Amino acid sequence: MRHAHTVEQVRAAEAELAGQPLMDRAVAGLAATCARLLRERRGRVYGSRVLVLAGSGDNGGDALFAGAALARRGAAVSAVLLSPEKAHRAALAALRATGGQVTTDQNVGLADFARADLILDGIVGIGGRSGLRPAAAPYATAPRTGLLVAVDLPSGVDADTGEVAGAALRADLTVTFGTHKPGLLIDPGAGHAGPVQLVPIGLRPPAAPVQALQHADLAALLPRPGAESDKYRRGVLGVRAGSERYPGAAQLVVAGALHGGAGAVRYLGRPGAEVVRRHPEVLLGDGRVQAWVVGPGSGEATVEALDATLAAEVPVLVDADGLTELARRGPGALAGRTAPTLLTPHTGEAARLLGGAATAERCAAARLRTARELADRYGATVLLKGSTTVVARPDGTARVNPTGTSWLATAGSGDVLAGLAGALLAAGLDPFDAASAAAYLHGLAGRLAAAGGNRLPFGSVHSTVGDRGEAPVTARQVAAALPAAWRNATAPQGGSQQDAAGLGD
Ligand SMILES: NC(=O)C1=CN([C@@H]2O[C@H](COP(=O)(O)OP(=O)(O)OC[C@H]3O[C@@H](n4cnc5c(N)ncnc54)[C@H](OP(=O)(O)O)[C@@H]3O)[C@@H](O)[C@H]2O)[C@@H](O)CC1
Ligand SMILES: Nc1ncnc2c1ncn2[C@@H]1O[C@H](COP(=O)(O)OP(=O)(O)O)[C@@H](O)[C@H]1O
Ligand SMILES: [K+]
Repeated sequence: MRHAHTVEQVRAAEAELAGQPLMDRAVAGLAATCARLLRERRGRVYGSRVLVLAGSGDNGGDALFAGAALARRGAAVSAVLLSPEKAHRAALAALRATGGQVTTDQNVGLADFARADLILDGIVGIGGRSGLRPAAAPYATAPRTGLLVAVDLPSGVDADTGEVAGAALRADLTVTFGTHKPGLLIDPGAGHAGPVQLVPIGLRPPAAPVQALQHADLAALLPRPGAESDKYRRGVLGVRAGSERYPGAAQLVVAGALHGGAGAVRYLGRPGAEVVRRHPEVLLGDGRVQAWVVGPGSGEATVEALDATLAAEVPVLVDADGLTELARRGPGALAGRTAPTLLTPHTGEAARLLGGAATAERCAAARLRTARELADRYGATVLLKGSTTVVARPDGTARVNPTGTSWLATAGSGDVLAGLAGALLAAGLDPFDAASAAAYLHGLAGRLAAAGGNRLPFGSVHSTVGDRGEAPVTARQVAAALPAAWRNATAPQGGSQQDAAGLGD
């Protein structure tokens, strides 16, 4: 499991330990990574051009100390100070002692920025507030040819949420200290961070409010039939989705559920005959189920379907048309529920559920806040879909999904996710686990489908754009790739597969 902590938690954990040794460990890890990158890019550190962007605090101090370490190995290091009167004195002295050049002229800084082999972004770290200041803003868009390494986090990204007010630096790699920060894992911040490397410095923070599953966590969560299992014990999922107008949604929910491990799927809806023609495994008509999926493409049948499922004393996943109807009814509609409810909105549906001034764009810009607010208001677990999928519980704990590809932004792929998450609910997983496991598996299936027979490329799994070597996928292909994703995640050699998928730490 990856754990991400808030700035407040990091500060408290830091206060329990002495300061300088922490900074020394941080700087050693940062300098080692920069040296490795320079060797990979230029063959050696000696003679490389390195630029340090240094702000007013310890983040700038880390960057300047790392610059000094690289200068001692023969790199030509220069630093531009963004708050000259407040720059970290000891670190600045260390850089000067190695012969490093220091400037306060932003025009010189921008010229160095354009030609450096490696840039260290030490403008601001966890002390940052409300976006980049004017002196730093040009570096967010200035042209460069070298690699940019963010120190602790990309300047301009909110550490606790991933929100970006205005501009932020865009890194090729982020070296973060002690623990992950939520903002490194959630878009738009995650998109600015690139792959994240964690340097342990001995912090002992409390339980993490934000987590990200990894392969081993998924393998532990996914249900496996035992010797005594039968289809009922594995979980029967009831599906009220699809309509005469949208028969495809029913097919895709059912495909997600069947490939996602449901013991059986019971379908209640108009296009029943068509569903059975495509999926002969499906049962039709009333009967016992362990969970419901309601809403995808349910069109004119939505009101009746929502009434029936919300009255049931089993977990219910509400998606798509079901969410639009729920938004009309408001949070009170879930007040009488005796079993858990899982809501799976995209940002447009989230805005509808929140009402007021909420828009899809605002929800996308503040994913963690949106998922938490919805979970709190509706007293339900919420899976907010999109470039970073966030799952939140009413108590505010959250999981962010590290798998996926933007090729998943294709009609019907959300229906497949609903069926898959429903199957995991029916198997007995609690909604938080069912939702986060489903998002992970769905993202992995999307990547496997997009990669075709190719090995998944190494690198960030967090894709706001499809990786090179990936091709478009259809929702049906995503459903069909679920068993391969399941095998990939649970195979004994999961670790190496994980590396191949770029899912490691
Ligand atoms: N925690 C740990 O365990 C360890 C932490 N370590 C490192 O320390 C870093 C945190 O250092 P920090 O506390 O000095 O804060 P930091 O981010 O450098 O900001 C400083 C000042 O910047 C200013 N400022 C504010 N907003 C701004 C903006 N938008 N744009 C520009 N400037 C802005 C504001 O000062 P102001 O100008 O308002 O007076 C603020 O006080 C952390 O990220 C990590 O790198 C490691 O060394 C090892 C262990
Ligand atoms: N930019 C993106 N990057 C990664 N995944 C995405 C992106 N956009 C959408 N997705 C995923 O694709 C799926 C789309 O679901 P949804 O919006 O409900 O579409 P539909 O209703 O057509 O099925 C979700 O799982 C979502 O997380
Ligand atoms: K930074």
